Amino acid sequence: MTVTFDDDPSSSPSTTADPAQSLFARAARGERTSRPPVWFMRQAGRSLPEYRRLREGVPMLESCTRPDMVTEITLQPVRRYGVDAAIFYSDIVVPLRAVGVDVDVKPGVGPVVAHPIRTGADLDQLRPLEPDDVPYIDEAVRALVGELGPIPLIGFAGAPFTLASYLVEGGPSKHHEATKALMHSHPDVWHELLSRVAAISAAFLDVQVRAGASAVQLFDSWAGALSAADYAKFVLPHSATVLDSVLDVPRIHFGVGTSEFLPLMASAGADVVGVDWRLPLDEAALRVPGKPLQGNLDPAILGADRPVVEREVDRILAEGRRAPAHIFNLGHGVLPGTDPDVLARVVEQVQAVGASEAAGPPGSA
Ligand SMILES: Cc1c2[nH]c(c1CCC(=O)O)Cc1[nH]c(c(CCC(=O)O)c1C)Cc1[nH]c(c(CCC(=O)O)c1C)Cc1[nH]c(c(C)c1CCC(=O)O)C2
Repeated sequence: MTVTFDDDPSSSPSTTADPAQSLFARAARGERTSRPPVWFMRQAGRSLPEYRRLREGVPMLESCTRPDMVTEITLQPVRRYGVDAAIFYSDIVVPLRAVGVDVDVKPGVGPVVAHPIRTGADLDQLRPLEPDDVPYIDEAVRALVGELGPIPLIGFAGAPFTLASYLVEGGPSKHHEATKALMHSHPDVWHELLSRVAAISAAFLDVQVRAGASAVQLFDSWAGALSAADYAKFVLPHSATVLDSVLDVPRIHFGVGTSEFLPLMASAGADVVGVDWRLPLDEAALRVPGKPLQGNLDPAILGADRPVVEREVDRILAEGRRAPAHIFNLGHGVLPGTDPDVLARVVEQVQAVGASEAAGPPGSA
């Protein structure tokens, strides 16, 4: 089986056959590259008609256990956009389900947990994850690494806080009140919960890295609900456990609404700090000096008029130059209603940077 790409993969995403030497991997290691590599969180998924067609009649979490589907869905945005990295198609709750947690992903809602964890006894739902629990992950990553050739595959896991929030609340939550109540009223149960979830996420990443993923991203999507002090005390040590466990590949640590404690996110053991759209990258570069940054186009702005999107991309490219290295991305995931052609134009605009610089000094920087 071979994949055909709309764009020549040897010219756009990388110039070498080794994904560890790709533009993305070099930027993730902190090298200044001729242009920022570009990929998008949630680049696979409902914004793509080819995804919706393939997923018809197959529940989300079932699709994640079918290596043929995982491979195809992961490759779809790579083919369509010529992005510089693929992100593994799965979900943060896949390893929870694999250890027996009764969790499902409800369309339009998100993860829903049948028996929320509120007491020490509820922790019995969380046993360690063994590689044999997720043979389909190993198989899909290996297939993808073969198909992708020089293009790096990013593996991922949910960070302990974000996963714990779903487990404690029983589903998506605006205010995370049950989570915060548990954290503060029963810190012993909280820390045991986060240790168990951290071990599960670490094991999930380990399967992906051993199967050939070139980098990993830890998603702490809801950490922005916390104060810096609570993050430092109740969450950071557990996220650090996950990041410290990763063998020899760059680690991206991403949160939403975490600008106020970006240095803590960096200190948890990230090689690259993901930044949402609230904080300009030049300001982020001052907050986490020396760290490569990833981000940070507001996904909602992709719906604005074309000149607005172009101006925003230029602004982010310029601000990203203040970091030692910049990986262009959105500030959070692609929204389901996003027009794929808009994303295609963003990729073109970012990938044109190197070309115009090679031809002469940039006019707009
Ligand atoms: C919080 C979170 C989840 N899952 C994830 C996060 C962290 C990233 C973030 O903050 O966006 C991570 C995730 N989920 C998915 C990916 C795939 C890779 C990619 O980024 O392209 C990744 C990296 C596929 C998915 N995960 C999900 C979909 C949509 C499923 C569908 O087709 O209905 C996809 C493609 C489902 C899901 N799973 C989750 C949510 C909130 C949802 C959306 C629910 C909805 O609005 O329908 C939990």
